[in-house]
Amino acid sequence: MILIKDAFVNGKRQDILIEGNKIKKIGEVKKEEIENAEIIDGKNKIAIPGLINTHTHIPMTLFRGVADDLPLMEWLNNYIWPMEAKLNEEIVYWGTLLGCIEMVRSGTTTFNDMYFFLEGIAKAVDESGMRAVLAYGMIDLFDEEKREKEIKNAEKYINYINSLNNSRIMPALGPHAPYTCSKELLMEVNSLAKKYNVPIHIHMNETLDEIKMVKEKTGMEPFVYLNSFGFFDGVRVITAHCVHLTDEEIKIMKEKNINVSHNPISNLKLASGIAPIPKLLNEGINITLGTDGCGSNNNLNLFEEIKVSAILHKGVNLNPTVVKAETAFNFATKNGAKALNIKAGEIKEGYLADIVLINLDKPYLYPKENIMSHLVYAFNGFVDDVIIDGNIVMRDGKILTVDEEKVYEKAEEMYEILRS
Ligand SMILES: C[C@H]1O[C@@H](n2cnc3c(N)ncnc32)[C@H](O)[C@@H]1O
Ligand SMILES: [Zn+2]
Repeated sequence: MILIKDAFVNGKRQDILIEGNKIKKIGEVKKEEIENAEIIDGKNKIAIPGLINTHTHIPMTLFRGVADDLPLMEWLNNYIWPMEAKLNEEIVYWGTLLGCIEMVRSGTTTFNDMYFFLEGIAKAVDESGMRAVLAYGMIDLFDEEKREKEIKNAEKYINYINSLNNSRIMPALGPHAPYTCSKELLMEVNSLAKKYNVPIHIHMNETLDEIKMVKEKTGMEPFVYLNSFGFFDGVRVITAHCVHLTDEEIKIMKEKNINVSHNPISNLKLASGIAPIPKLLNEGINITLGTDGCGSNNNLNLFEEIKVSAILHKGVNLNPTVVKAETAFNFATKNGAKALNIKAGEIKEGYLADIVLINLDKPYLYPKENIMSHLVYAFNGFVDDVIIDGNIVMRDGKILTVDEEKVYEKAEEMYEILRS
């Protein structure tokens, strides 16, 4: 049991009582209601829901700074994919631990990942105490033999993750993108998603190049093409990027209840473009936030995505009223929880106890009045305490679940292997 006393939460000072992995009570908690509880003095702290990063390739922390200032296809083909050929479970394990440290320190408690060697990722997630949805990144490059292998791997990983019986670690299907996956693979993914009742996580409409490729091959834009064979039917889908969309595609996204993972910083850094977020918001489409991998961001600080998503669209639309502070904050909390179908993203009784505490004694959080505004437009993302699934993962800036020094040392070692 954990009692957070007198924190600033949901607009006022109140207690938060945590029992097991859930929020038991918000309000005034009496002495008789608690038994051998760990008490956290929340007097000078803000309590917010843990942030939810809906698009990452978490082991790519080890690719940070490796290939900057390049367009996506050159970046992928000439740098990233050749380096990824050297990956193994151990490298992925340490890269994931580095990512978990970075996410916990910047207030992220859940992430939605698409990568490889998921045993290594899952082991690191379990040890770190984080919550994650993990998908094996499927790429068949339209080759039948590769397709069979990818489908076998995807099913293997769904069963592997389910066998862990860890409520913090959930499986998903991750067909990389319409320009790297055949129609047969995508159709198989839709049926596997229904068979295993797992979500689909896919890159969509990130660059004009890929849309041109898909259009040349199929005569249709990506969302129209996938919809033509029922890819979105009867499944929950999280589509990363969604930068270049026609009205017809937006109509499909609305009809099929697509969840968008908006990755503004990655889209800017790779010069992919700027997603039409205000337009998607007007259609009632669920917008969430992702960082993408550290090779194209280059960090995992979701507070930066919150701020950029709130100001970028004001600038490009010459309209300061679009994407208000609370809207942007909901991208990274409530909306992310909805997309991943987890009872989190808000501090409410009965919800998962994924809570972040931020000490107010920081110059950029004064005057202490306009907290929501500060969290979106002023805060730099360094949080103080993190509770995930009712466990204290970081306390007063000290991570309790991982040996940080060891991770930094191993990260350097793994990086040398990747670069050799
Ligand atoms: C899961 C696969 O996705 C690749 N990957 C990483 N970042 C991006 C991006 N912005 N767009 C497309 N693919 C990406 C990884 O490098 C891996 O090969
Ligand atoms: Zn990505």
